[in-house]
Amino acid sequence: MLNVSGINQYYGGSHTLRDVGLHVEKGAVTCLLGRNGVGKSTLLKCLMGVLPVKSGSVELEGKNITSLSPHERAKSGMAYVPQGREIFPRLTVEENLRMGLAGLKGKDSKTIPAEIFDMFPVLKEMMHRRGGDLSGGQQQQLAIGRALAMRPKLLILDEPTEGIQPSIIKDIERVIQSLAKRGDMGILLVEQYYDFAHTLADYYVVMQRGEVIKSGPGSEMEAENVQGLLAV
Ligand SMILES: Nc1ncnc2c1ncn2[C@@H]1O[C@H](COP(=O)(O)OP(=O)(O)OP(=O)(O)O)[C@@H](O)[C@H]1O
Repeated sequence: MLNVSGINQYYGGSHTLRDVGLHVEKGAVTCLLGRNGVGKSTLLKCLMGVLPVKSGSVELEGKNITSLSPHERAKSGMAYVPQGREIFPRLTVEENLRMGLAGLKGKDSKTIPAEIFDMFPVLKEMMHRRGGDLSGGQQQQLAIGRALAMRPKLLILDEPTEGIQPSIIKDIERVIQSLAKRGDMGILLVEQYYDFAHTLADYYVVMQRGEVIKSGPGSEMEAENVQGLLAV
């Protein structure tokens, strides 16, 4: 459902992404792995249109969206949970979730989907607390909840386990699994934590120095020694 091909991106004179391509299927998790600084977050920003690309194309469900603004991409069904979460600390949990409804129309724009509270019950308990008062793990759940409020076709997550306690990592793992199983959404997950990626990946993609060097089904990650490619 997402087809990315030939992406080249530069920060000034530095060639950060080199002919990067990947696919994300509906009802599946694609995990993008790689050491620090190989260009994973940069690629996600290019996919969302936050950063311009020099060349290459991004297609969502057969439609070329390479020239769309971030806002238009979000409206087309792409939701992005950035690294570091970026929730609104001074707004309440409810207000943060309502931000996810902003681009929707009609009834959908008024109601936070109940399933978000089924997935993350803590958000219901903390509905009227300020986002900034939540723990890091709760903020991550809020950021994912806000992205899901958009009822996306494609969910893009940048290192959702970073700096988060193990019990919440398990909750997030279960949620991602159940979203993939539902079958109506594609999930692109950038992750450094190998075990989490290995558990979730239907497909994996490994980047090194701005290039894709390996990809395949998640079931082959072990045989292909993907973990070894990530070790510093
Ligand atoms: N705004 C920027 N201006 C210039 N260079 C940048 C900028 N952002 C990132 N870079 C550089 O681009 C390269 C890729 O960074 P990027 O953040 O995409 O890597 P990453 O794989 O996501 O790593 P991490 O896991 O640390 O976020 C790095 O060398 C980084 O220093």
